[in-house]
Amino acid sequence: MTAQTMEFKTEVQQLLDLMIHSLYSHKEIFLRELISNASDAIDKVRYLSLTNSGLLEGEGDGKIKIAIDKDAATITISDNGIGMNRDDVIKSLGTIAHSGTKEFIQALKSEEVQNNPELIGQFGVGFYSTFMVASKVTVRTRKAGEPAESGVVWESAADGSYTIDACTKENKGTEITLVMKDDEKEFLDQWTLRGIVRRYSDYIEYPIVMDVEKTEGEGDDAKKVISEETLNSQKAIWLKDKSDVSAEEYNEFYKHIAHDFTDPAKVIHYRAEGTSEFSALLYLPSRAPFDLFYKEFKIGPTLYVRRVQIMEHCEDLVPLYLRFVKGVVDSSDLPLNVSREILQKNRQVEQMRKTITKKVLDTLGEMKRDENDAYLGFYGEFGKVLKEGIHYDPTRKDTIADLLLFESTHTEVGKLTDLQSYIGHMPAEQEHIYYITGASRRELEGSPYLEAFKEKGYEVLFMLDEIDDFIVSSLHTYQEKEFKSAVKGDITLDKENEEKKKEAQEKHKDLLELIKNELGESVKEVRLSGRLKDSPCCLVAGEADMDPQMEKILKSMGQEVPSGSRILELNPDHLLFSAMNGLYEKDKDSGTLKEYARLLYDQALILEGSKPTDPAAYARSVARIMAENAMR
Ligand SMILES: Nc1ncnc2c1ncn2[C@@H]1O[C@H](COP(=O)(O)OP(=O)(O)OP(=O)(O)O)[C@@H](O)[C@H]1O
Repeated sequence: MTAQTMEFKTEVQQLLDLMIHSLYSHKEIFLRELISNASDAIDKVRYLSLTNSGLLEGEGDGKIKIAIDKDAATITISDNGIGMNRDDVIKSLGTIAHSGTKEFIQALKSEEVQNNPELIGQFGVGFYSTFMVASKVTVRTRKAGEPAESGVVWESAADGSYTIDACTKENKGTEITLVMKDDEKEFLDQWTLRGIVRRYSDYIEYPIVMDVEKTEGEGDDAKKVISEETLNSQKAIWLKDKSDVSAEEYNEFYKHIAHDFTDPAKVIHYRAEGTSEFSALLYLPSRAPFDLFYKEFKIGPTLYVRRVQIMEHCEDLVPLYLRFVKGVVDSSDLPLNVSREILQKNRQVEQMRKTITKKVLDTLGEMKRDENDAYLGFYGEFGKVLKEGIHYDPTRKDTIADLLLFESTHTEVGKLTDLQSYIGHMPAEQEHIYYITGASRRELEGSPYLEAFKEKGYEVLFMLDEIDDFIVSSLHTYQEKEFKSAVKGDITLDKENEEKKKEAQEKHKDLLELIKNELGESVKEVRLSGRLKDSPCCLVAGEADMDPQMEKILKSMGQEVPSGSRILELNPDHLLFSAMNGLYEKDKDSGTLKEYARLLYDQALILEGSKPTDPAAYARSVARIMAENAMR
């Protein structure tokens, strides 16, 4: 078969152009990327060989080899991993498979990176980074378990296209040859490459070897021999002692396993002893991945059993609400042939999950206490996910509640407080923890629902996440104080006003009934309010009803929500209420009174962020009343 020429997908060519013209000064990371891919490929074949030992083709041990040819100006990196067939090659090397790459292109184009090329190093730039240093790249590969003649050669000079051809390759795996650019020849030196391997890839668990020329013997007997030397220490980083691992090593390892390009926010490295023994090296990322809330999001650390990788994402090891945790867990007890089905029912795994959950939550607690800025950063990215735990993990809801942060009527804009501080600020007579849900602080701050709280100096938490109301219902109490929504139920903050309100309610019973009749099924009750100070009216939900914010969200999602469940509250101290009383006493059947009832209801709708039932009729009424007033 002759070689076939194929075009790169547009975004690949864009990426290649950026790579070729990059002024980045740490171009050596191309080696990190190739070694990382080789190591992933060996992991894959090793895992698949657990159920199909033929795939190893007699080569039990994984190995990555680097070879330098100074005369040809090439560096070749080969591995005995899973390899690729023709379809894999086209899919992996002709298109952008990795989802983060698009973001990366954006970032490369950004002014920040243009002005500061050092930033490129943070990104997992993958296979294409070879074009920063090579004028031509040739990949020879053959998939494990397939015949030698099914090998594939892929070649490109990053000029818009690549060629693909068949070849015979005896050994499974992949061999990548880079023809180095004239001004990148410094990489053709074994000491330079050794240094790069030690810096970025020391932890890789397979030997990274190189043929090294040495002189043996002395004088006339001296002769040159070539021997294979291993360049990396290969020590699984998670099995090392904490004190033997540098921050840089931890970060490099994180980028390797998490396919992330920013350093993690926190490293959790420990060994669990007791009922289940395992080593864990876990990371809290510093940025939320874009797909964190997608169903397809891959959850869980990589599971190893005595250093053999069993599963890349073991979802049984962390609860869903800690799905942001990345890392490695290496068990000493589980059997090597453990399958996904066995894992789900395994008591040891259950125990590991409990230990890991506790460790992560404890670490977050420590971070919150001792590294507040780091915690705020974490919370901004993952707070929403963490909160889910209140609902899904009732046994730990109090621990998770300790980790929650909110803005409140007492915090500056953008600053957060926690429930402990809230309780600490509560005046002795305040019985409950008050909160209000909404889309933004700005929208809530002037809300009539907060008037009485402001007057009393009671703090009200702003709950701005969609799931907050749901979370609060699951939490129900914190340190024995009940949560109460500022927009639900009957709220009278002053006990002595309770009696006064009851009397007034009785006195104005007929007027309230008239308004209720006028509004029909739109409201279930009309009553006097204990929460209003300046505004004339507001709509509240019954104590056991759905939170209005939640109702809005459900409606926007096209779900049917029963209507007519609100209570209209009127401010008995407002001038308008006295005026309506006056009208009522003069003429019980007054048309104006009925019109006012409808206007009040529409105003209450506007105050809660909804539209009047009939905006045109509302506008006409207001305009007419304004005109009448002006002409008087
Ligand atoms: N040595 C190799 N052996 C087998 N497959 C490989 C090898 N190198 C690359 N690949 C395939 O090519 C794909 C693309 O590699 P690339 O390095 O660009 O991205 P990635 O490794 O998926 O992500 P990242 O951007 O994090 O490096 C890999 O996902 C893998 O399927």
